[in-house]
Amino acid sequence: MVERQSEQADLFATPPTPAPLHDSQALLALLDRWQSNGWLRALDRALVGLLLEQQPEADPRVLLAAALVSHQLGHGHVCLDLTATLSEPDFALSLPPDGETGSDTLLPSQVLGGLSVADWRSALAASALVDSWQPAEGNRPLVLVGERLYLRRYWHYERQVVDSLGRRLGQPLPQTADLPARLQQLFATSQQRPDWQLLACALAARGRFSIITGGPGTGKTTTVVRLLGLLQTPAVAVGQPLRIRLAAPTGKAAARLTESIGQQVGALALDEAVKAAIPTEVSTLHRLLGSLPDSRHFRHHAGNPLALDVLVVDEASMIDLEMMACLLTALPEQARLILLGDKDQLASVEAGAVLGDLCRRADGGWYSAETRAWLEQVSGQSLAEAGLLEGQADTHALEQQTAMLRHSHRFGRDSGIGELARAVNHCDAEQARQLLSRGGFSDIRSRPLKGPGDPAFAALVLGEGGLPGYAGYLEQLRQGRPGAQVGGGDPAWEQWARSVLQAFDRFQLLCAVRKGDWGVEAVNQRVASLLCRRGLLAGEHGWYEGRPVLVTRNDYSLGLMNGDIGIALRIREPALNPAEPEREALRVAFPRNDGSGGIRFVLPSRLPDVESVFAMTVHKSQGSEFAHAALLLPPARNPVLTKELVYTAITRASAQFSLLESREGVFEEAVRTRVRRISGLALEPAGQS
Ligand SMILES: Nc1ncnc2c1ncn2[C@@H]1O[C@H](COP(=O)(O)OP(=O)(O)OP(=O)(O)O)[C@@H](O)[C@H]1O
Repeated sequence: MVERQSEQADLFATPPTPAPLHDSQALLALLDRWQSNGWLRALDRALVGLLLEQQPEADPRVLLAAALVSHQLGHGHVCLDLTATLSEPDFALSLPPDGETGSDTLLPSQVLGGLSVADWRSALAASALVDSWQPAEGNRPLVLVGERLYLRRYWHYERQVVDSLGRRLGQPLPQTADLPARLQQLFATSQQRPDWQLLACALAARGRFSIITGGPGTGKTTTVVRLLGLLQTPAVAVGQPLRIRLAAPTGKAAARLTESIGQQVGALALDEAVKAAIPTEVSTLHRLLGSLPDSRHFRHHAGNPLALDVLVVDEASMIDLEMMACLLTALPEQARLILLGDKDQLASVEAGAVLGDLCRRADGGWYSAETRAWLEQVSGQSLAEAGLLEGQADTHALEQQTAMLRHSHRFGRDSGIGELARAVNHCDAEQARQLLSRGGFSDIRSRPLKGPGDPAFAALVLGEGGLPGYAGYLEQLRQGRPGAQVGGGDPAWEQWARSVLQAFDRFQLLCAVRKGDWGVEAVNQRVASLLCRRGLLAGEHGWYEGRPVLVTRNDYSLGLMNGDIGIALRIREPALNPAEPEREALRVAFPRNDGSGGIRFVLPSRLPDVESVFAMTVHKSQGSEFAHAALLLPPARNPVLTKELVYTAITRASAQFSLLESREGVFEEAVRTRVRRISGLALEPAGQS
């Protein structure tokens, strides 16, 4: 009986608080284990070491929070949200990562289980490592704002963005009386009512900052080209053309925009002199700002601002917080900044979801009565039936300069891709499933996969039933190869390489995660083995002809950008001296990405930062488009499986989309989950943000 009582007493006793929250050494041991498991980065662990050196008596709860802020940055979150972390620790921290099932290591939920938000907050506020009061005046490494903990650098970036955009929004530009007439001229053939492209131009013309957001094919490029015509016409007339620059976050996105902007400028109904003053070349943001080797600083900054009057940045959903802060710092106060992008796409891999945060309320419009009246007056169109919500100029300052394009000119109601993208964007999993399973559209389909060896996977990868697959580019590689009589240096080699790269662009497998059976790493290997077994590739390890690779780090000496795709090809090269015969060598062919259509051939040994790209993550695919995109969803629940991820994958497809499901229900779960990027970016009246 006595024994039973003591057993019961034990059952009801408060469990002891896990040691890592009491003892720094125990915490360090735990962090070391997490690091060796691959749960934390060396960087996250090193930060704790540095803080302990600075403050040997530091509270372990503060040190753990610091490691987690750093860990969250690696997952795209600008800060650590204490409440979100404590309410579902393992999920909020994505630990164990990528669907691993755990190990004998303590899980975050076990470590944080007994901690309350109030206690954690108090420990942080009391720490000499944390500024929680007037952080702008302090210099401690961590900053606590409400329940959000930041590394100081990221808190500073966020303030820079909020302050800079706030200043720009506070300086509307005077408008000329002929604006309505000039808008009418540019949109003479307009059919839509209201025409959001026209309204977007009007809003952007009146401010130093504006956002034009819209889904695929809603006419963002078309709109911005007309806007540039609108701005440049009076400037050219007085002999002072505006200095306009166009940029995009990646080389691939820049190349796509260079191509489409070139076509659209030619079609503008404006004077040749105005058209000639609209640039068509798009550079990457890194190039625009002037990257410095081995540094996160740029040549252009507040002390050496960019020499321009108008800057347009496309694919703005891919801009991370640090880049946005650097861009705004380098932008002259008088210059106009126009961001273009699809707010519903995934954010950049780096920390911050700037466009998504800035467009949080774009669907509702939220124009003030003055903005609305002004828009109706300059456009001659009524907004009464547009279903907009009414905002206030001061509480919705950003919304007064934001336009959302609402009509897709590429994907109409008869397009399965368009309908599926819309359903997914609305988190409507049932509708999305119906669209996929009803078979009413020939451009979308889903395939259940029983396991890694499922023949349905192999069939899709090769290219079943007339759908583009990887067999296509390999066939082009074999059949288009210049004959034995074609000498090294002959343009035929470049033409062939271009055609192989174009054929490769017709299909892409997209993965949600990197690890596991359905992650990028395993799928890349599986596809290489499959193509090798079928005799389509001569190898599957190391360098072999036909290997497609993705550049994973900018290399300025080679002119290659993170995200560029090349293919290893055996080409004939001119002999180094005339006495020697020409030789064949394996080179990696990359498009020049400057609109010229040129190819550069690079020695494989000069490419340390590349990986095979039979599969790529959805994140990496942003800014690219493929005739056929296939999304592979892994079975395990994972915070990266969100509707934004699925939407981004679907909208990479220009003609065909396939969904590959490794578990029933995983698609629905993803579509019902919204991305959570933790940040404090909000342009609210002073004092609220
Ligand atoms: N007002 C319009 N009327 C008719 N066609 C249009 C209109 N606006 C755009 N288009 C056409 O729709 C297509 C997509 O336009 P555009 O490339 O400008 O869209 P986008 O939003 O930039 O697309 P992306 O998804 O590639 O970013 C183009 O073929 C373009 O010519």
